[in-house]
Amino acid sequence: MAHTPMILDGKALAATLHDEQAKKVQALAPRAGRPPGLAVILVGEDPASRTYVANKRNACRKVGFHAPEYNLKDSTTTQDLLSLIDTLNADPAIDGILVQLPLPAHVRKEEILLRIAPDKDVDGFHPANLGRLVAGEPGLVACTPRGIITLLDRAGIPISGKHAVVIGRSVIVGRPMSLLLLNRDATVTICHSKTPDLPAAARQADILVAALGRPEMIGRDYIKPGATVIDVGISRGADGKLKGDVRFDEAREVAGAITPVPGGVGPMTIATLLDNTLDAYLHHTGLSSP
Ligand SMILES: NC(=O)C1=CN([C@@H]2O[C@H](COP(=O)(O)OP(=O)(O)OC[C@H]3O[C@@H](n4cnc5c(N)ncnc54)[C@H](OP(=O)(O)O)[C@@H]3O)[C@@H](O)[C@H]2O)C=CC1
Ligand SMILES: Nc1nc(=O)c2c([nH]1)NC[C@@H]1CN(c3ccc(C(=O)N[C@@H](CCC(=O)O)C(=O)O)cc3)C=[N+]21
Ligand SMILES: [Mg+2]
Repeated sequence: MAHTPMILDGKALAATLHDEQAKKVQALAPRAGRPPGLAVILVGEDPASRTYVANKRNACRKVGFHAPEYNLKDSTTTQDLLSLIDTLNADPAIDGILVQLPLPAHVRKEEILLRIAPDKDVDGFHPANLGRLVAGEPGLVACTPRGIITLLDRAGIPISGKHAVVIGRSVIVGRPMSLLLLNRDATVTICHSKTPDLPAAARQADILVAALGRPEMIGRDYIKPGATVIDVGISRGADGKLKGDVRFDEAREVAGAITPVPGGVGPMTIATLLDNTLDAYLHHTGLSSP
């Protein structure tokens, strides 16, 4: 008999979260005298980045955010970007600033991310926010890992006391994911390209997070029966189709719960960007959540 895992439907949950966000904006904007504001900066013409930025803008508009978009040419200098960030840092209509990555090679990324006011850093990439996460203190947390925690929580999947294995150690996904799971009392193993026996490490996991960016590398032999499998990977195949890091057809035969690609982690990343912006808005306006 075929085993059927719980499908963790990030697209549906993101739609629910957007409804909740729209209600919050309706309740709060009259009291604040303004809606939440998220500025999105895109440098260059990369088509994937354009799509993501368009998705973010559409989500913002749908829930009633003020969402100015800055589409800058590829030749934009570090200095140009720093001046724009200074302007947005000082703009009282703006609660969050997102600089879409990757930036062109000639732009000094670290300098840019450091310039964003930490209380407007809705990506959670500023060292001040990373430090708060390490310390287990409240702060803005990277959207993808925070969105994954929301997905687990809303699906009723327990974290405390579980063994979580995170494959990938980037500052954007793997590291903050590991820390969030640790802060929720999981036992956490972080794997990367130098991990000698990755399948054996992964098979320990009650919660397996695949964030390595290797299309369909994670198959049946990486998954403990009944485990929750979170597929962060997004790669576009030669056929134009999105591929995750997990072989979905194999994983579904052993996993207890699994995210699809598309429709899993990606939409939760965007919904969480709006939640982070709402958190920053509450902080800036001194209002409390309705
Ligand atoms: N759905 C969403 O919302 C998002 C999806 N993504 C996707 O998630 C994936 C990861 O993104 P990101 O973290 O930025 O990627 P990076 O390339 O920055 O990091 C990849 C990590 O995976 C590790 N890794 C790579 N290959 C292997 C391997 N064969 N075995 C074990 N570990 C390996 C690397 O190890 P090492 O450190 O040793 O090099 C590195 O730590 C990408 O597909 C990206 O497109 C990213 C952000 C958001
Ligand atoms: N400063 C910054 N912050 C980011 O959070 C950031 C970034 N730069 N650069 C790129 C990565 C990637 N990322 C995704 C967001 C949404 C989907 C998403 O919506 N995915 C849909 C499909 C989208 C499609 O069809 O292409 C899904 O998985 O269902 C995917 C990936 C955010 N990132
Ligand atoms: Mg997805």
